[in-house]
Amino acid sequence: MSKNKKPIVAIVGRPNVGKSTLFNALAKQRIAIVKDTPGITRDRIYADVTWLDKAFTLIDTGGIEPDSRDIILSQMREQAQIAIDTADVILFMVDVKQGMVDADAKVADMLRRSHKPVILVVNKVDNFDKYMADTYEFYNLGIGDPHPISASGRLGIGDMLDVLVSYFGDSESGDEEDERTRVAIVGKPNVGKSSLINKLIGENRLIVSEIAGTTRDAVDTPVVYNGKEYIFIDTAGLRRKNKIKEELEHYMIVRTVGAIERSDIVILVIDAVEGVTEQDAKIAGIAHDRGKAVIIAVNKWDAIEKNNKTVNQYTAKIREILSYMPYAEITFISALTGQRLPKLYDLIDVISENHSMRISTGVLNEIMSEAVALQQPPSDKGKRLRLYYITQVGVKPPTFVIFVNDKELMHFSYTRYIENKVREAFGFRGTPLKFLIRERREKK
Ligand SMILES: Nc1nc2c(ncn2[C@@H]2O[C@H](COP(=O)(O)OP(=O)(O)OP(=O)(O)O)[C@@H](O)[C@H]2O)c(=O)[nH]1
Ligand SMILES: Nc1nc2c(ncn2[C@@H]2O[C@H](COP(=O)(O)OP(=O)(O)OP(=O)(O)O)[C@@H](O)[C@H]2O)c(=O)[nH]1
Repeated sequence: MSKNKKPIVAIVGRPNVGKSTLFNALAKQRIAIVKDTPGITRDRIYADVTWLDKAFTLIDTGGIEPDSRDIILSQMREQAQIAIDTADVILFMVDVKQGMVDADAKVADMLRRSHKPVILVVNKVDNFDKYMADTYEFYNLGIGDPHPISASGRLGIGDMLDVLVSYFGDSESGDEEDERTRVAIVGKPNVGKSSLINKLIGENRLIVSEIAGTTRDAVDTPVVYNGKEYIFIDTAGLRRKNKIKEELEHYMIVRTVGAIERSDIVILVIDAVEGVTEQDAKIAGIAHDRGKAVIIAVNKWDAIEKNNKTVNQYTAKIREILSYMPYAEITFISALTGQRLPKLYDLIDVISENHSMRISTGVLNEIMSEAVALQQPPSDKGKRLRLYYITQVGVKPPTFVIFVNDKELMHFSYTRYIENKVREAFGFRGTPLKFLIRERREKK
């Protein structure tokens, strides 16, 4: 697992074993609520979870309607493959009431061969005294100890999570900080992701065997360009035969979440011929949620008729539809002709710097005082908002804490105003900024 990246945990299991129930129980402990992303239908496909100070991203790999046995098995295999490709740890869920079935054994084989850490979760153990003995048959799956839980009764979940987080490894452990910029290339099928990545990689591909041999990393390509190292994370090739639209969409999102999670910068590829679609907006919403820096690459620019207004028209349309990410850089490219691709590397560098830029507390407070002097903070029922102090507490994305007298008075619009002032002063092109508001008693 690469350093500083949040681990990904996937739940796999037959229909009806209780995956969604567990997912919902864990997602309740959501802490990091990032700004809401309006206009996005929220699939409950992924969620932030924290347990004992350890944060991870939970992915539900599928809720597919069962038709016949064969279909269930083949779908489970696909689910499991997605989990193997994207997750750091897999929760394999079975149902004690149903007992061990054939499909469980087959999927267990597949998971075992992947050499990924797998935790065998036996659900619906609603009464530990009564049903514990029934969990032992799952030893036959050959993937280790069964961990009994009741997802709906909230039993055993804490113990299971203790085991889960023990697989994450110590993020403080001595491996070297990875300085390479990690760039995820995402977008819906057929927009030109493979074409783009092939062109970007070109002769710059770095032949190394140093990248760990997990399946997941097979799609991570290290590249040297102008003496700098980058890692491109690929999500192309998701078109599948005989897939219904919803399934495809689900897989696309799961894989996209996985790639985005492991990246610093996201290049969202949009098809100029089609314009911005709902699917594009969904993917953009994921990048925004995860606090990643974003470049919107409008591809196939060679294929449309243009005049001197076209760029502005496209830009306006993108800004309108993706209004929650005004910080995103927009560039018009052609993976076919190579138009503006060298510039894309420059853009990645600039944005990567902004994404991890730190501003000193003194300078930030100067900017904030000026902003407050220019536009009086709001008041309510005779009480006026006071802003005491601002400081940067993190990077990737840059994260600031503003201390105020009363949180209720700090309206979204005033936070936005301060954000704009910070951006006027320092740019921060391409990266979202996060503002946390804390209350503090006036000190005198
Ligand atoms: N008795 C019992 N029932 C449970 C438990 N957890 C979930 N269930 C029930 O099992 C059924 C299936 O739960 P879901 O969470 O929808 O299962 P799923 O695995 O997400 O199902 P798919 O969406 O079909 O893949 C529901 O009726 C739940 O109420 C449990 O711990 N004990
Ligand atoms: N005119 C034009 N066609 C392009 C460009 N980039 C890609 N294409 C074409 O668009 C089609 C899809 O390109 P791919 O690179 O396979 O797209 P993808 O996003 O990787 O597709 P998936 O594998 O389905 O995710 C191919 O026929 C490409 O030749 C471009 O810049 N201009």
